[in-house]
Amino acid sequence: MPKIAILIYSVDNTIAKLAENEKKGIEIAGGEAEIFQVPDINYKSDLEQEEEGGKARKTNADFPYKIVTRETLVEHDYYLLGIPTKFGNFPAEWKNFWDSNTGGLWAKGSLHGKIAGLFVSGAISGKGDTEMCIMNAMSTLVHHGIIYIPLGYKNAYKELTNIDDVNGSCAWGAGCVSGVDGDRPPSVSELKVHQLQGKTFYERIKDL
Ligand SMILES: Cc1cc2nc3c(=O)[nH]c(=O)nc-3n(C[C@H](O)[C@H](O)[C@H](O)COP(=O)(O)O)c2cc1C
Repeated sequence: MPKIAILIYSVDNTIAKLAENEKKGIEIAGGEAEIFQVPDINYKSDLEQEEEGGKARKTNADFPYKIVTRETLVEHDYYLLGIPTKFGNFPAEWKNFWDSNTGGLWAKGSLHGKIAGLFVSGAISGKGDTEMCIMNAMSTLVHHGIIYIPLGYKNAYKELTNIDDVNGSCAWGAGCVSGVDGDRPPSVSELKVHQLQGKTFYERIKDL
């Protein structure tokens, strides 16, 4: 059975919730996946500095997932990357992980031909930030020769074309709008699209 690693970074829990639903979708389709988290970078956010005693920033220790290492990347052939958008790009923690762990893998072509899909979250909807985030993240995948599988419209057409409710998903990958304070929980429709992405991804790779 293909080994799928769901690689995430989450502070306010949105991406972690979405990852659990991607995993559920894979399992519904008969597959298996494990969630790993990208290591923290030890810094205080500007919000924490401004609001000492305010909302505590979550760290890796607040989540039950193993930390992703270069061995995780080598041992798995399939990845789903869950990325919280920062200024239309992936956060420093993601960049730090790839930059400090994968130069040697890049030089040897160790990840060439592996396959990945992406899912995202962002505070606001309809500004293109999360799509930009996926496109920017793809530069890293392309340099490693990792093949990208989009969500597309086929299996999530109903949810992606519904304009009665906010849904952060798009053809590039399932998504979620978490609100400017990060406290909007994923909607039923958004969670459904994450499950559909997990299912669609697994069905695409299972016979490769
Ligand atoms: C410094 C910073 C920059 C951000 N930039 C964006 C952005 O460009 N677009 C957006 O929609 N959300 C942006 N956000 C919001 C996060 O993407 C959003 O809160 C995300 O859902 C957090 O995921 P998490 O709950 O898993 O930590 C930003 C948040 C921070 C702290």
